[in-house]
Amino acid sequence: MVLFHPVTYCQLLVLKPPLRSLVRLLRRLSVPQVKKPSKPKAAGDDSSGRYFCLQKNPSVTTVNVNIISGEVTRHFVDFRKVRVVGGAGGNGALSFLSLHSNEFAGPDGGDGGNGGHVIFKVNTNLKSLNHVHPVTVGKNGVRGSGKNCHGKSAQHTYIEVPVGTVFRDENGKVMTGLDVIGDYFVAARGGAGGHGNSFFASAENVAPRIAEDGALGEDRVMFVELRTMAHAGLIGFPNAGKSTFLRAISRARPKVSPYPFTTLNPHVGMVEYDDYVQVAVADIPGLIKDAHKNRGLGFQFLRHIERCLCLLYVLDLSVEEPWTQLSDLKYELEQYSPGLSERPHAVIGNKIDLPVSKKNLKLLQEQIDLPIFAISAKKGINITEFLLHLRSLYDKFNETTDSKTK
Ligand SMILES: Nc1nc2c(ncn2[C@@H]2O[C@H](COP(=O)(O)OP(=O)(O)OP(=O)(O)O)[C@@H](O)[C@H]2O)c(=O)[nH]1
Ligand SMILES: [Mg+2]
Repeated sequence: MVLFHPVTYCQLLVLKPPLRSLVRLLRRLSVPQVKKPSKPKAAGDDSSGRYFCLQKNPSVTTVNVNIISGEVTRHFVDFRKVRVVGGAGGNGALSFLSLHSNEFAGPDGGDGGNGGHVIFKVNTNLKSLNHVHPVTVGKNGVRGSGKNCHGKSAQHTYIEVPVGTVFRDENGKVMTGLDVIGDYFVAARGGAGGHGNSFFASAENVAPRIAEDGALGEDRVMFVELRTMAHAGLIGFPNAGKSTFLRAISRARPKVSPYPFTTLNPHVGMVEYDDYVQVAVADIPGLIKDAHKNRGLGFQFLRHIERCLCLLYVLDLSVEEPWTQLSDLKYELEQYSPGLSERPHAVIGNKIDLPVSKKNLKLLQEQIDLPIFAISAKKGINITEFLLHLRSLYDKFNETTDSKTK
């Protein structure tokens, strides 16, 4: 005896509206609810309504959206995974000439043209890898045709990149770097064009029925990386006053604000001395504890520090125990690349104009052995003294590199 007739889901659908709501209820109970993807976390916003959408994947452009004006600013990309494919060669033609007076005039299939290479080339006007597409395919060669017409070879495809671009293979091994104007790198070669059947004609085989297909181009995946090159890099916690300092010593104009992570990209300023020597100083986005584990703005900027010849640690003297900043910064650099923190360096104690800073400076001098340049980037105190020291660091570096090359 059947006590219970289970009502199937399909049957319920055709039932009256009140029952449909019962079905919805049943479905809600049985089917796990799929959460809508949450919005990307905002790393901060300011009074102007700016909203930062910081993306951890360094290959994606960081985008700032101003909610009030609706402006979208694309910032520079310094790392890309790209696939480059050379163009395929054109196929050779299989053709036989037939003339009015000579029906079997012989093979006349032309060769195919070569495929184009994909070439990276330096352009000094560029500063980022924004425009580099994830996949670039070279142009194909034109196929050969009858009457011994050879196909046209394809033109090469050029991708322009800034000076200081480094290429790594899939295993992270450096393949090459483009550091000088005029440098180029053939990343993927185009395939050779195939021979037409006239190429194979010989005394033994006067009517060859073979023609080659064009070869495929090289297909490679590689990492393109931009490393800011500067003589000195400003390294410090957010809000230490790095950007204010760069503004004070050069014509660079990085944004200054009283909130952390104002600087999202490195800025390079040139310090000019009376004898026309120029020293490049890079303002590198603020580091925080565990930056090497991709915290804060992540370790992508530690890469830029690697390409700075000397390091300028900028400490905020207005916060308690400023020496912990120095040890934390050195620790982060060491974790990223052992020995990096020991590059020629100087310690700058900023915000000396604030009353609490003088007390902290004394404590800092007791804690660390290194000479400390107590400055105020905002008020312009002791800047000249520091610039003289920077020049001596630069000269020392030049002397050692000169003696090594001799
Ligand atoms: N009193 C005083 N304030 C300063 C000095 N230098 C910088 N500031 C202030 O400190 C705040 C942060 O300055 P920034 O130059 O943006 O700091 P930053 O190190 O570049 O910060 P991030 O870009 O976030 O890493 C701003 O409000 C500056 O006006 C200084 O010498 N004295
Ligand atoms: Mg800054």
